Amino acid sequence: MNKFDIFTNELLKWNKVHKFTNYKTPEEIREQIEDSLYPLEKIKHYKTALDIGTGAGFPGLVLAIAMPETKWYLVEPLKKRYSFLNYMKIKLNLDNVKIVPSRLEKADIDPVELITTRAVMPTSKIIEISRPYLEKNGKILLYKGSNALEELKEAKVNAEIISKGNRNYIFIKDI
Ligand SMILES: C[S@@+](CC[C@H](N)C(=O)[O-])C[C@H]1O[C@@H](n2cnc3c(N)ncnc32)[C@H](O)[C@@H]1O
Repeated sequence: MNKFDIFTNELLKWNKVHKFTNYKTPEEIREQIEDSLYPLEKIKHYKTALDIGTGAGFPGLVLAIAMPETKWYLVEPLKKRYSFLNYMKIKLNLDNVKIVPSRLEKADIDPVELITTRAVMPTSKIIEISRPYLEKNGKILLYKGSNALEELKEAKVNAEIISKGNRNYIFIKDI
């Protein structure tokens, strides 16, 4: 069984008991894994990365599995969720992963080259709280829905956008 299949099985099992995500079938989880991995080619060269609000593993844990050479910080304040992430780190031998059990604003992490996040907060807020944690030429990758353009305008930043259906993958630099 590959690591993504093990992750899927464990998430289904844990969620039956702890109910911390809406994804309840293998198909739904597979869709989230595919969504998480879609921008992989554009980011796989980064050596340090941080995911804000990883929840049940998307996109941070999935990307960390796919990028074993990259040091990943998965920042998640909710106990049920960070306990699951810690369990998966051990179960899958993810030596490149550190689970940070707090809100990003309170986290003690040195600046990284890449920050990712999906479904956590509006773009302008993400940019504001990311600043202290991003290296000078670092990038932010946002997984956004159809409101992406409006949010970018409000945040007044330039970005490269890759669209797939309703999903917009947004790459921001120079924040
Ligand atoms: C709607 S869930 C999304 C989870 C996952 N990223 C996904 O797309 O399935 C939002 C997550 O962000 C976390 N969160 C909210 N505010 C946060 C903050 N300031 N720093 C880090 N995580 C935060 C919550 O605990 C929650 O698990």
